[in-house]
Amino acid sequence: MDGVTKRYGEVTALDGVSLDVRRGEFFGVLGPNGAGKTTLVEIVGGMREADAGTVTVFGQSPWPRDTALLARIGVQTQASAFFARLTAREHLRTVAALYGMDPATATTALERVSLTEKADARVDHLSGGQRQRLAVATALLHEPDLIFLDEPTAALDPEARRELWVVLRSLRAEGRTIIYTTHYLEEAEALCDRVAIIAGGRVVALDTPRNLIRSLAAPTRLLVPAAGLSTDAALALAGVDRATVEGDDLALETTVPNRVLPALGDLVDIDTVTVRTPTLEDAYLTLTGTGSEHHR
Ligand SMILES: Nc1ncnc2c1ncn2[C@@H]1O[C@H](COP(=O)(O)OP(=O)(O)OP(=O)(O)O)[C@@H](O)[C@H]1O
Repeated sequence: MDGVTKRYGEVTALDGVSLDVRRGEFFGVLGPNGAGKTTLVEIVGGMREADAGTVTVFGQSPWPRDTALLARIGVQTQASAFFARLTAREHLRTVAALYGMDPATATTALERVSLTEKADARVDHLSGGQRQRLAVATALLHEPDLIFLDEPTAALDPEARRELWVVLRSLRAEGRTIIYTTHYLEEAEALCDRVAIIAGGRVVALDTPRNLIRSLAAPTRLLVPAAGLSTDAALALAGVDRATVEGDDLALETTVPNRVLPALGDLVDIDTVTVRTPTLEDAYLTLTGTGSEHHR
């Protein structure tokens, strides 16, 4: 997509967004509430028309909607619609029929998202998390090449979330392209090949999770029991930029942990040291908070 802009009245939801998602890529879209993530997914998925800019999906414009293109795309959004009075299996069978698929694919799709035991429960009797998984099953049913998932793990408990990760990784292994929005940064770090961070309708960063973390050069924190080391002794170590007492610990900040750790080992028992490496969360907070101003 190139220069894509979308306004809702006074609100500019997307402000000249350009990005390319590669085939077979697991592409994450992160951003705070109201950043424009859903709008982006809806425009690329052909559910909404952009005001300006161009979007190309498999060489075609997703708008106006094209049935040949729709068959290659699977979408799960926060507003996924169900046939509420049907059971989970009947709902998926109906969707299968719409795509001209074998009804048996409904059973396979239920298995895939670990919902087999709820196959005969009515859709409107499912829990929020189960409905979320059914929405994912609906998006996968027709074996699309490109899958949009809009916060699919939002209502899931930790176990169900991990189970869905396995499903998502298997989709990637099959060579499908996945565009994925999430608020969970550890999830983006664990799953995504590349991540676009959007804030205020603009792309403020786009890279692999590892490069995003690295490019910010956020310090590594080394936590040492405060009883064993004084602040002055810590600051005297080459490579330590800051040392602050945090409860029972002394927290050392450094960008060169490999240099500091051996020297620290001469002063304290190295097994008592906890190493906290920077995460995507650090990168994200910098970019979407005050840090985003630097990118405008
Ligand atoms: N149909 C609409 N009509 C008017 N304004 C809208 C509409 N949809 C979204 N907006 C506004 O556009 C902006 C971007 O919304 P969008 O839903 O794309 O954000 P998001 O990043 O998906 O947010 P969230 O993380 O909360 O789901 C917000 O300010 C929102 O209020």
